[in-house]
Amino acid sequence: MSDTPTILKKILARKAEEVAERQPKVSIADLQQRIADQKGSAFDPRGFADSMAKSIAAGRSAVIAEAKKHSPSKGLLRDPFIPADIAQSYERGGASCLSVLTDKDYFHGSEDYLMQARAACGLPVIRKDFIVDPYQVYEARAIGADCILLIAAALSDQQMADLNSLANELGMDVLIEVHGADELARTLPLNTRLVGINNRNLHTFEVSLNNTYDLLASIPDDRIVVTESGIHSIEDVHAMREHNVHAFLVGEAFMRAENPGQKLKELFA
Ligand SMILES: O=P(O)(O)OC[C@@H](O)[C@@H](O)c1c[nH]c2ccccc12
Repeated sequence: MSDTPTILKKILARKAEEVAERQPKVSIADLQQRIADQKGSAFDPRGFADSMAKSIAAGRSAVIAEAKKHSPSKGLLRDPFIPADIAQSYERGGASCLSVLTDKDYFHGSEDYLMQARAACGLPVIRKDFIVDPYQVYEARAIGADCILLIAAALSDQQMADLNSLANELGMDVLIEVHGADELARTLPLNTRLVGINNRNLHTFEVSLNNTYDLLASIPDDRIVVTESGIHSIEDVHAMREHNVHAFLVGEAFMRAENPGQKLKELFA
């Protein structure tokens, strides 16, 4: 990576500070205790990858529907933003899973949003954040996340391997996100069931659906390829299906619609 201060680098610098600020208030031991206390309750993992696989096996698209109030590239996306209502709307609309942004500074998200959304429905939920430290993985499980996002562009091979193992130990699935061929090659040895191809470059914000088509051929058939970002129309969905891509992560198109679940039904009918 060069020294240009891209948006991703700014976010990651802030993330390291954030984790350092949190740990003295709530320690990893505290989080572990909370996770242990919650065993056998509604917080137990809901099976994120299983839910995706089940939809696809039934001949449907597996949609991860995202609750995102604001983004650094698009600004405010939804106001008022009511996570419980959004989650129920998505569930009625046929989503396989939810994604909830928990990053505060750049996406105006929160851990409470994730807890509210998950409590309001029966869908598995991914914690959408910039995870760089084991602390955040414990935190994800403590708030009820069923899956975490790991972004290859943000992590070394060793970090990815360690964070992936920790998530699995805690009963969570992992969505590994890649943008280019080199990142893909680094992540495939981890053997995660879900591989996300982000159509948005996190350094420049440029979006191209071709990114998914370009990387597709290098991914073994036993993985579920999730195309992420920039899906806005029925045509986009059809084009992906023609390329044999059946799993989607969609935020903005749903967030801008008055009824997000209805919009999901329209795009994926
Ligand atoms: O709103 P869109 O273009 O439908 O994109 C959703 C999702 O892919 C996007 O929010 C995302 C993909 N990877 C991320 C990493 C961090 C934050 C956000 C993201």
